Amino acid sequence: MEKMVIKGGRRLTGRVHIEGSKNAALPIQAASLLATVGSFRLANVPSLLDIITMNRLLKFLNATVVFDQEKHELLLDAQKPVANEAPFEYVDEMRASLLVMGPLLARTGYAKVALPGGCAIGSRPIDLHIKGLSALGAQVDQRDGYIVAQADRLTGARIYLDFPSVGATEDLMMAATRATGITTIENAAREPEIIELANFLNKMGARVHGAGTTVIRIQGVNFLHGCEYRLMPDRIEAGTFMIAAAITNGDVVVADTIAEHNASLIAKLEEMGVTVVRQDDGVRVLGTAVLLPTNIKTMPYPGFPTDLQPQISVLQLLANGVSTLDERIFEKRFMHLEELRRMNAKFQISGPVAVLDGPTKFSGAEVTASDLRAGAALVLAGLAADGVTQVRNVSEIDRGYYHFQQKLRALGAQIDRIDIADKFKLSPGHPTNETNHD
Ligand SMILES: CC(=O)N[C@H]1[C@@H](OP(=O)(O)OP(=O)(O)OC[C@H]2O[C@@H](n3ccc(=O)[nH]c3=O)[C@H](O)[C@@H]2O)O[C@H](CO)[C@@H](O)[C@@H]1O
Ligand SMILES: C=C(OP(=O)(O)O)C(=O)O
Repeated sequence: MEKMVIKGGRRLTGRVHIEGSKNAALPIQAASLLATVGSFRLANVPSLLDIITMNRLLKFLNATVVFDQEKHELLLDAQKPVANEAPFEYVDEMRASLLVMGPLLARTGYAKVALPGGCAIGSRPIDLHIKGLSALGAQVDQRDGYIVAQADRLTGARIYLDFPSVGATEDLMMAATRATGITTIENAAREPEIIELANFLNKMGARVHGAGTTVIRIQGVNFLHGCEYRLMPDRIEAGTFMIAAAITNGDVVVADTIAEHNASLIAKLEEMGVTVVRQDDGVRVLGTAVLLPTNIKTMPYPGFPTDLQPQISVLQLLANGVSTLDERIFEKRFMHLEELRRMNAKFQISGPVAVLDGPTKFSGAEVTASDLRAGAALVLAGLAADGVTQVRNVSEIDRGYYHFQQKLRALGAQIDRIDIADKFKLSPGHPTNETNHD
């Protein structure tokens, strides 16, 4: 068990490189199960716990997986017959494991996947996956903690999603690539990760049109093959560092990212008085001494992303006045606020809305990361706090951030990662001889 220890008060300056996108990689890893011919070479794959968790599941399902974490290159091959049952121990750690459902069903006519269960950000039902797969002609049952789907042949259909779910859009898009005839997904999610998956599927020989709009049309094909693909940058990692720069009144170039993917965040940062300069390969973020309050509502893309809500809440708490935060995607995504209370934050929560009372003078405290983005937000609060902040449960942060504390250190933060069992011993992979910024 490790924790991050942050001594606040440092201004972040410099340049930070952004990794490939975790949330684009996961469905693409799952989609590799659809290819009966050829293998895959994926570039710019982030070395993250979630990617490794998905690799473990693919291996269990009989795919060949070689991940060069130094080179960020992932080789996948699913040409051998695949298994089509994913037991609980392979899916319980990560929600996105459910994404193997569509590909396995499309390829083998049967899929049995353990239900990933609820998590720290809300109940996360899967009714839209079930509704969509049923519309494609599958018989879908939920029993003994598993979702079981079978179909002799999937048939193209018109599917309307009651909510533009990212996961359901991805799952159904993958299943429909091998269905007979045409599938249309209406009210589809429009996230950049959806476009990325469609591009990848098309490189595999699929015929997917309209990704990035609310209607996706998929013409089924007889087989899919391997390909080479380079993943897009991670917009949530980029957004987190943009907010970190603003929180510390810093001057940071967030490099190797696509500014348009974070247009909603940039609009909000600018409203708060932060300067964001778009550059060829990313953005430069210049903080301000006087942050203005702002109201934010999370929404499906291109609205403000829920995955940046905990992080932006820290900036809102620093602003001069009252801000509101309206969380419309996940009902339990305010867990970080209760932790921030220990650090002096003042707020009231009423249903999905938090009223944040700034400006906060954060003071260091011992806090716990309830989930991935909550963990990132607590670290960011630590950067702005007086004194020392200790963030526990950092394995949550490892799910989605590669070398988080090393990157923050390189920008000037005073941050360490230590083993809780021995608070004086730094953990392996986190060397003791890094420059001390004191
Ligand atoms: C691996 C990955 O890409 N994860 C992202 C993905 O999660 P994920 O794909 O799980 O999120 P969804 O877009 O599906 O969920 C959005 C909303 O739809 C609801 N819903 C979803 C499916 C369903 O069958 N029924 C239903 O009601 C959920 O409860 C939630 O309220 O999109 C979320 C919303 O941008 C992000 O926070 C996650 O980081
Ligand atoms: C919520 C996230 O991931 P997941 O959907 O895998 O829980 C996230 O990346 O912030």
